[in-house]
Amino acid sequence: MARHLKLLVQRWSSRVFSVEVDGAPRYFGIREQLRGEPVPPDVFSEVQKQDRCYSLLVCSGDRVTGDRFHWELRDRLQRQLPPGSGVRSMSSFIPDQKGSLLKGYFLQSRAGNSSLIEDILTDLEQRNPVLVCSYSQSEDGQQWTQCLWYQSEDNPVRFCVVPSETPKHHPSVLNMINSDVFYSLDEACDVLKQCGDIIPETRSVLGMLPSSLDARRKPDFPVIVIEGLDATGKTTLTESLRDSLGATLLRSPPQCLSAWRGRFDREPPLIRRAFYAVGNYITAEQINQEASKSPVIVDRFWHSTAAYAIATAVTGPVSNLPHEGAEVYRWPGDLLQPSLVILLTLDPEERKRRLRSRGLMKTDEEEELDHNKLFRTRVEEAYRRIVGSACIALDASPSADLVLQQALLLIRAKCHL
Ligand SMILES: Nc1ncnc2c1ncn2[C@@H]1O[C@H](COP(=O)(O)OP(=O)(O)OP(=O)(O)O)[C@@H](O)[C@H]1O
Ligand SMILES: Nc1ccn([C@H]2C[C@H](O)[C@@H](COP(=O)(O)O)O2)c(=O)n1
Repeated sequence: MARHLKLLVQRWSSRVFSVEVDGAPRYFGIREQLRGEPVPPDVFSEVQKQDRCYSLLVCSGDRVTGDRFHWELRDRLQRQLPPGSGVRSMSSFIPDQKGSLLKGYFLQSRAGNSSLIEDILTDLEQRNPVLVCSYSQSEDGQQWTQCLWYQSEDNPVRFCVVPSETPKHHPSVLNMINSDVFYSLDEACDVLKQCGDIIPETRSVLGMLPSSLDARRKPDFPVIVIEGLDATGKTTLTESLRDSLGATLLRSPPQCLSAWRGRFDREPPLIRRAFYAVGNYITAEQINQEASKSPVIVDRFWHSTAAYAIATAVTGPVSNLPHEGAEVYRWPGDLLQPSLVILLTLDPEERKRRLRSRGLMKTDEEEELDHNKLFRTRVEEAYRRIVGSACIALDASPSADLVLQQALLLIRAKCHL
């Protein structure tokens, strides 16, 4: 057992465990001894008497390898495990301790499948940086215990599973900075450099970066960023603004990265977000060059990178987002600040209508929409919480021409154009 795993297990009993049920986290803790009446946490309330549960937590010392392994593990488990094993996202963390998050999966199996599952998990643990636990129910069905797998043969340590209070922060918030949201070019580049051997395309991406960047350089002409969810009318408005203002239109990620975007979209969040972060710095350099000649309109920039990353990392309602004023919402110190950021907002029904008329909406399932609704509200709220280059919301529901007129009014008022 690697040294870092031993160290991890030393503080095991101070950890809280979180399992995703219906898109929101449910929590439980562990105690060495049970005091008072046993109360099974609600994660276990639907588990049948003879069933067993297992958890796998990824604990690689190297975060790029760990994140890629975690990303592939879900597919692998779904392929290898017997049907009905119910693979759910799980994490474990020490409350309020930054960087303490471990990500993994929680499984539930019928009693008859246990030996097959245990063979698969044993093999997984022997070959990979993963820590496996099993959960079993007491005879009277009143109590669940957790057993750390790697110790179980010679020195089994059993913990009592107990309910836990909902923590102050969603667990993902603990590891968000420089994992989901990058605050400097160096941090994002470090991640991409570490991927050089596994994703050869990263060398081409890094090759697009200018040799020096100066975030403090003040552009001669205004730089206006247009933000918003898909189909809120960004393309329509940015093209009209370009024509009305005689401006240059740029986008992030920039055109020069489009050949590799699909490749990075298939990677886990750490690598994908690093790619988009680097894209913003390449766009910033293009802005610097163009804004010496004309106003510049930008279709998506850092607000999109941060808001989507934050809203994807947490699950459940808006209240699970990092609180207003939290560090994650600040603008990176080494990234050019636009003169104005306009956030297009749209009624969800109208947005759906526009998506349909564009032919991109393929499924209308109720469940999917529910899920999207929470995600949509999290992204919009994260957009609004960003400070340092705060956005101004603009209602995008009127006709395209009226939205253009409103945007021009805002630009003239704020940028003196
Ligand atoms: N103000 C408007 N009123 C009605 N329809 C509009 C308006 N603005 C845009 N549309 C239409 O809505 C659809 C989405 O618009 P557009 O492509 O500009 O959005 P977008 O925000 O750029 O989307 P994405 O981020 O997915 O590229 C298009 O079919 C467009 O013609
Ligand atoms: N600067 C950017 C631009 C885009 N993204 C991500 C966020 C979404 O996942 C997706 C939306 O882009 P679209 O489909 O509208 O082209 O791309 C980002 O992170 N940063």
